[in-house]
Amino acid sequence: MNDRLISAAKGLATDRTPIWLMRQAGRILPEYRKVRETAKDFKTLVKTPELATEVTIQPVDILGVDAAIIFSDILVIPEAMGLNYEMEENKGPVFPKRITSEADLSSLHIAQAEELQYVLDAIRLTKKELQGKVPLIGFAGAPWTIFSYMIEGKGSKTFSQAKKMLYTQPAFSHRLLDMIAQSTIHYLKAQIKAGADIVQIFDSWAGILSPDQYAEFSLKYISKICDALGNDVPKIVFAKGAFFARAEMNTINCDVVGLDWNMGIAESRALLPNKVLQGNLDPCALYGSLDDVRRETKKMLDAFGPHKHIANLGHGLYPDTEVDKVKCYIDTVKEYSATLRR
Ligand SMILES: Cc1c2[nH]c(c1CCC(=O)O)Cc1[nH]c(c(CCC(=O)O)c1C)Cc1[nH]c(c(CCC(=O)O)c1C)Cc1[nH]c(c(C)c1CCC(=O)O)C2
Repeated sequence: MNDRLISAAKGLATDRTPIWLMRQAGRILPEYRKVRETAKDFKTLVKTPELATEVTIQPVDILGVDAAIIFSDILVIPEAMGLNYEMEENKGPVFPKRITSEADLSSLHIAQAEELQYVLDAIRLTKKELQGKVPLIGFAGAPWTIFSYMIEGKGSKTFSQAKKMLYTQPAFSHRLLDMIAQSTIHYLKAQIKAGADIVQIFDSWAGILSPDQYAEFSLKYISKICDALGNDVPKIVFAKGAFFARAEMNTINCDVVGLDWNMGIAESRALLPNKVLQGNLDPCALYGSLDDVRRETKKMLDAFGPHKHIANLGHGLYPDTEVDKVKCYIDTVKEYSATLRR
């Protein structure tokens, strides 16, 4: 039983720093690509519990991470609300229809947990297969990040359509954000009931909002979700680029705050004294030599110190990262963080 992640998330001392990686299940692993080829497409993989379970567990066995994260996507929520998405090969998600009008909004509904039964089944099966070896992380997107995909219909550099909606139609925006938040509460509660040991909320596009907009249109809803989930399992909030919101994040009802590599570690400790911190190596640091990776990893661990830290990257692994560099990062965290405690 390796419960280092859960202990660290609760702020308890551990024998070494726990580590997992955002996007640890995926294209860096040849074993993932093999399973991915047998499934018709990405969505079939996500919707087939046996396959989702297999790729969820791969990084635990192959990389030696201290947690599994359920293989799914944040975009299952808009789909359950009535807005279908497609995952285009080598391009990313695309929504054939997007939300632009009142009529579009009234075509949506608040998702119920049963509409995401395939994720809950994958969680149950993964828990069974893991046999308590490591904890299982459940997850969802933050309402603002989901909203931006539903308005834009695809990824974007600026998300200017989504931001335009906040400026020109704030009431409409709040109605949609509230529907997403309510759907997410049903979904994350059901993930916890199905066996998720800890949950993470991904706000990937936090960094494109101003501080005022972030407080009004994003953090408010994240905070509402955290309150609704209660305290049965620890909660992690990762808001990419939201360096300006760290002081406010210290006050919401979550246990862990994820940092990206733009956020200074000492400064983050000062702004977030109530929280355990997660992160924050630049995924590009893994393009260096093995010696480079060891040096950067030790630098990061020295800055965080031995406690109240969960090692991770500052964003997801890039698909062209070499597996031996990833393993080197993980092994260095395990070894060096243990020596920091002696
Ligand atoms: C914004 C976002 C999405 N999805 C997700 C986010 C938030 C995290 C972040 O900011 O990176 C979250 C996500 N997506 C996926 C996971 C699985 C668990 C894990 O982290 O290993 C998780 C946690 C699988 C996936 N989701 C996707 C893949 C690649 C699809 C493939 O195998 O072909 C995987 C493994 C596709 C996806 N899904 C999404 C995009 C933009 C893309 C295309 C770009 C990319 O490939 O990285 C939306």
